[in-house]
Amino acid sequence: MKIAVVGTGYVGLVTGTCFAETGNTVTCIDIDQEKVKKLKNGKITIYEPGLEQLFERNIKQDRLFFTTSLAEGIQDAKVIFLALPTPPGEDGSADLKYILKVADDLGPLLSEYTVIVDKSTVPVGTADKVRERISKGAKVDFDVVSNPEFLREGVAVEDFMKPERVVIGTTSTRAHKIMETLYAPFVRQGNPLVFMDERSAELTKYAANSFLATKITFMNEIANLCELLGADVDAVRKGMGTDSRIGKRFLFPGIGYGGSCFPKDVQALAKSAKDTAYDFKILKAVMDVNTYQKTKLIPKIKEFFGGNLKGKTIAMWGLAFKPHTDDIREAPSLYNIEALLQEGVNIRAHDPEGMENVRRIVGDKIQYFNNPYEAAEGADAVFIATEWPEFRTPDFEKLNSILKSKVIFDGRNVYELDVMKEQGYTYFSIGREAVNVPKEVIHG
Ligand SMILES: NC(=O)c1ccc[n+]([C@@H]2O[C@H](COP(=O)([O-])OP(=O)(O)OC[C@H]3O[C@@H](n4cnc5c(N)ncnc54)[C@H](O)[C@@H]3O)[C@@H](O)[C@H]2O)c1
Ligand SMILES: O=c1ccn([C@@H]2O[C@H](COP(=O)(O)OP(=O)(O)O[C@H]3O[C@H](CO)[C@@H](O)[C@H](O)[C@H]3O)[C@@H](O)[C@H]2O)c(=O)[nH]1
Repeated sequence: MKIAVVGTGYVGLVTGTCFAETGNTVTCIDIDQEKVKKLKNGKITIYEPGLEQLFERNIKQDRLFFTTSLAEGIQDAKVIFLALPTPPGEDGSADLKYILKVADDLGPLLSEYTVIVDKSTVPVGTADKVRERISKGAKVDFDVVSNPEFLREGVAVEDFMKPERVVIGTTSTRAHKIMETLYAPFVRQGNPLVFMDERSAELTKYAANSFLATKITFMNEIANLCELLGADVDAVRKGMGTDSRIGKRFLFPGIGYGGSCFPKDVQALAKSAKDTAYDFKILKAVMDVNTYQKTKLIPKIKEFFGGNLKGKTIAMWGLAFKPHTDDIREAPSLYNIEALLQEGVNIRAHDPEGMENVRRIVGDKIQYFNNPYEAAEGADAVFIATEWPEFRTPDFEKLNSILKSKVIFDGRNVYELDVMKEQGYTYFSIGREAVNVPKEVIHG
């Protein structure tokens, strides 16, 4: 099938490449000329494990194309995906200006029946709005379908190729058939296509993200309570997670959820609720707790260093909002960098993929190093903001010899407490006993 994808960011590039991989001819469209130039030259624009190989293969086999021209890109396309940004507006609602602009442009360009698919995360009623905008300029039949995307960054290709489910919102039998054909290769792997109406599909996406953000936040509050009650959140997590009604996943406490989706989607759902005069109390609590959680280690760091951090040096291990991505949108690291800089701390940072993106925002207010040991050179403490696998088993001998003092503040519970005890580190983590804390700190 010939398809077009409008918006070639994280979702658009993965969507386009994976549909090409299943035999479709795909043209990805983006207004960012630099991005398209790079992609046309066979250079991938995001870091996503496994994507580059598929990207190169499908370009070579003439199934994957890139353009900045909407008119050229959608030519002969039976299905047009909209994978455009929906950033939060000032009031927290999803800003639909990118989607609606493309909808306006698309109408006059359609030359035969086409399915237009909202892949972006959009509020309930957006399919109706897109339909209305397109119909103003269209002279042919078309359908607007809601097909929210559930991929996670860092495992996006795997999630797309083997989705647990694909949600498709449409009341048109014609569009239903086309979407069924397009997703058939993915269904063959045993995963269901869940058909529903457009509004329910739109809400499903927000409900899923908000539920997962709530699950994480609930565990963050349990972790905070563990610290006060002398319990261990790892044990509690295992005890809870073995109940299949609860499940083991997304129970990991830390310095809050970040990324381009959870923060904005929880906010947008809360705003949608407010607009209907529904007081969605849980969501408000989730946002409040997450704000607190992101910098919850800062007071501990301050207390450890006797109340004054001016002139201290902290090695920050991890900047990306999660491992295996270069994405730093809403990364808890950024909030901690800001708080530490305000306290007069020198920050020496390392992240395997996220440094360039952070440099674009933070510039030379912090220093960047190519490996975790260089970052730790002469530091008073290590702060772990992202649980990259390479931080899990460091060469402690090497680390001991370069750190000024053996102190780790771990926002992602990377180490076993026993290992820290054995290695003689003062170790603060989330929801677990603080290890080897000098008496004068405990007693203030
Ligand atoms: N990132 C994720 O993991 C993820 C997962 C599921 C759903 N989503 C949702 O998918 C949507 C896209 O997210 P993303 O992370 O891919 O965003 P992104 O910012 O990475 O990519 C969006 C792209 O759209 C392009 N664009 C903007 N206006 C355009 C126009 N008029 N014509 C063509 N291209 C245009 C931008 O240049 C950019 O390259 C959002 O609604 C997001 O909530 C994201
Ligand atoms: O147990 C956990 C799991 C995750 N996180 C944090 O939660 C955030 C989001 O993680 P994750 O969900 O893995 O990454 P995303 O790529 O943001 O994916 C989410 O957001 C996407 C965009 O909407 C959806 O498509 C995905 O289904 C949804 O998982 C990150 O900061 C993680 O550190 C935790 O703190 N504890």
